[in-house]
Amino acid sequence: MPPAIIVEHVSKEFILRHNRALGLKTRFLGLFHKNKREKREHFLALDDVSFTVEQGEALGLLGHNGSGKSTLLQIIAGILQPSKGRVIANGRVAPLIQLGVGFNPELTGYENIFLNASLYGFLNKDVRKRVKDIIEFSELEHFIDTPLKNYSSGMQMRLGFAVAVNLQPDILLADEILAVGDQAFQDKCLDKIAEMRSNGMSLILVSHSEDQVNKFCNYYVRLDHGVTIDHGPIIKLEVEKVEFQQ
Ligand SMILES: Nc1ncnc2c1ncn2[C@@H]1O[C@H](COP(=O)(O)OP(=O)(O)OP(=O)(O)O)[C@@H](O)[C@H]1O
Repeated sequence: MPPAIIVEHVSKEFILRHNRALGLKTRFLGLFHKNKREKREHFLALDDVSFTVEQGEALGLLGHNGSGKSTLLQIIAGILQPSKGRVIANGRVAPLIQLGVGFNPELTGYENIFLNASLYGFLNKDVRKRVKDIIEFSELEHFIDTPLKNYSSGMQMRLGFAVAVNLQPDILLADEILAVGDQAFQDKCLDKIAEMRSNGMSLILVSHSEDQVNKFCNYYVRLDHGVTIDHGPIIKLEVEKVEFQQ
């Protein structure tokens, strides 16, 4: 079986624009000399990152703020293009990346289910078969005909998660997914991810919680300033039950 995801020598360069605060006089002159104070800097957010996720495996992406985790996940999801290198995905990828990505705020929750699923490559007839399960999982029955712009961030997260997991993806990309939402829904999501993992789904999980990565993942990659500084298997320690004698 081919690997689920191959990340080959991926680099990503952004152009940072620095705009200095302008004084009144300069601001006035600036009307005639636009962008005179803008400085551009090339910034390497990812530098030659490579790894493979085998079918049914789960990889945890770790690293400090700004180390490049979300950028890498967006490249794997096809939302961003790498500046160098390439990503190969074998199977249907469901990205749970940022709130609102893949949704239209003007459309209702119901309409957004179809929009979002079409981005994952599902046909409307396939989605119709699953739409009841999606709505039920999201627990948003009463709001499903309301425009998404009136949803709270937690409600949007529920809908995004419900679509992604009920379409049975081969590979789930999850970026700090559980940062929003109440405890009961978070637990339901974690149970669902565990169930999907036991059914062979591959996973790339970005998390600041080492516990979460230890629980769900077999391997980890740690990034620092866009470079892989550490990687390896996650050894699950079986904690023996200790009986205390009174
Ligand atoms: N569109 C962009 N334009 C310019 N710089 C960007 C862009 N997106 C990300 N960056 C920069 O790339 C670096 C990596 O950002 P990224 O969001 O991937 O980090 P992260 O590891 O996911 O951080 P966090 O843990 O805070 O979510 C940061 O320095 C960020 O400022």
